[in-house]
Amino acid sequence: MGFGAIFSKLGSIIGSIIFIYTILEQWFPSHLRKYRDIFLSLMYPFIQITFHEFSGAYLKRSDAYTMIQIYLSGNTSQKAKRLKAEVNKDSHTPLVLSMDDNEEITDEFQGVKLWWVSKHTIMKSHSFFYPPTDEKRSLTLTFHKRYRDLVIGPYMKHILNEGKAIRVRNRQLKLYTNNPSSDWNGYKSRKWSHIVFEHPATFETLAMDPKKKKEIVNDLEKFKAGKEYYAKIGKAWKRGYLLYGPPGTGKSTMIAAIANFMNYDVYDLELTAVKANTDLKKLLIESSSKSIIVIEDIDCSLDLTGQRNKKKKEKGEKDKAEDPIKKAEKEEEDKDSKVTLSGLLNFTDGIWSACGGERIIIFTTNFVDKLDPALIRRGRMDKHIELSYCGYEAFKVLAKNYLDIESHSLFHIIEKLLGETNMTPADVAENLMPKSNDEDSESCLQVLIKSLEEARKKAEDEEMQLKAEKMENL
Ligand SMILES: Nc1ncnc2c1ncn2[C@@H]1O[C@H](COP(=O)(O)OP(=O)(O)OP(=O)(O)O)[C@@H](O)[C@H]1O
Ligand SMILES: [Mg+2]
Repeated sequence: MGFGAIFSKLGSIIGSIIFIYTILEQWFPSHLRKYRDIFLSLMYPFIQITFHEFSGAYLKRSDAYTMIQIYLSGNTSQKAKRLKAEVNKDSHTPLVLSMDDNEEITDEFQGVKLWWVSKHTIMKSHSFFYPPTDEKRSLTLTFHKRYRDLVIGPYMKHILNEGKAIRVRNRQLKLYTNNPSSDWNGYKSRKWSHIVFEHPATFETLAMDPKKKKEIVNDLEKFKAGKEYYAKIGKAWKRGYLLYGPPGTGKSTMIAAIANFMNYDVYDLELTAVKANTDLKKLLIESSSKSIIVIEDIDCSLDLTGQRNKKKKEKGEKDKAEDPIKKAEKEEEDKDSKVTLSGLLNFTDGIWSACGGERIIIFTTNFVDKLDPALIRRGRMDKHIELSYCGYEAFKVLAKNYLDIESHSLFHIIEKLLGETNMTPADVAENLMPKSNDEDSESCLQVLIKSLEEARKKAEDEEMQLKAEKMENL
């Protein structure tokens, strides 16, 4: 039996003595009471602090417990004799070792010895709503009362800082998606599901004008280091980005690059799976800080464009009112989607949006003009970033990524052609990609030139046809 366990046994024996003593106390003369205290503190000069795994009204996993567990996992492999091994997909180190249940280790801080014991109890529950058995885990720290201030102050701070640092070191980004609101009922049901986020995009590989890229990187860096600044100006620590531009210009790629650059998790919010505005709030609360909340193709996700679609709907509703089957369909439709523009505005900007902090909200769209101005006004979407057709600077980044070349005699032809026609970075990239081992960089550049010439010709033909049609109409 280890020291910590002996102390905790001793603690419970002393506890029993106190209990009996308290009962008998009334028959003791009062002048003897102070001897009792001296006697007890001589018998058991140790303090114990217990950290439970779950705490709070909503049985939320305790942050302190998590941090201590991570800290101890870092120390245990050298110190503990009985270890527990888990395969952790979310960590860089696939095998995570931690102290086994009811195991004990000794830690040392500034020359002071401390004992940690991990406890695991299984309780039987009589509640109808909870599972019949309930597991409880806790970590108990034992130390001499002489070191009370050192342990409660510097030692605890040291553990929390170390725990955080180990977590950042081992962290793998996660990509979350929301489960349909209709699946949220039931014990242990989750609002978000996740996988490990492994997109390789970075700002180095992102093809866009270097000046614009630098501006975005600076903005993100400023945001990351802005905790005090945001507190000072009295603003929630969050930032909104609107990414807009034609398909294939790198909006989704930029989100991945931002996630990798900031080391933030990504919450890909599928609005069509959210039933009501209140569910949006619940999703927000269940997302962590240091994260990016993404709503892709916001113009398609919801009827946010107001009047035009409403009128169309009203006409349909009249038809449906007469037909009982259609009436039921309409009721189902109404039930399915109750997220409104104001709900979304509240989500991005309301009082709840500040919970957690250090959060980026990104909307993407192909049609920026279709969006309600209220949704994208500054303050909600602080930075509007246009991703457009491939320019020469963006092409050079792609040539470096795909062909590993920084200059070539064909570059000036490509520069001229890119100025004369619109081609998305996705198309340029596809042309540059070697399709067999025989293709070298020159042949890939030739393929791109041919494709650009064809695109230019097509655009010219279309323009001619348009002109001809106009002339005919005159
Ligand atoms: N600016 C870019 N830099 C690097 N690669 C790009 C860029 N734009 C597009 N690509 C390439 O093209 C593919 C499609 O790009 P992406 O999915 O980011 O486009 P998108 O703007 O999100 O399109 P959509 O509007 O259809 O969602 C990516 O896999 C990427 O390889
Ligand atoms: Mg996209």
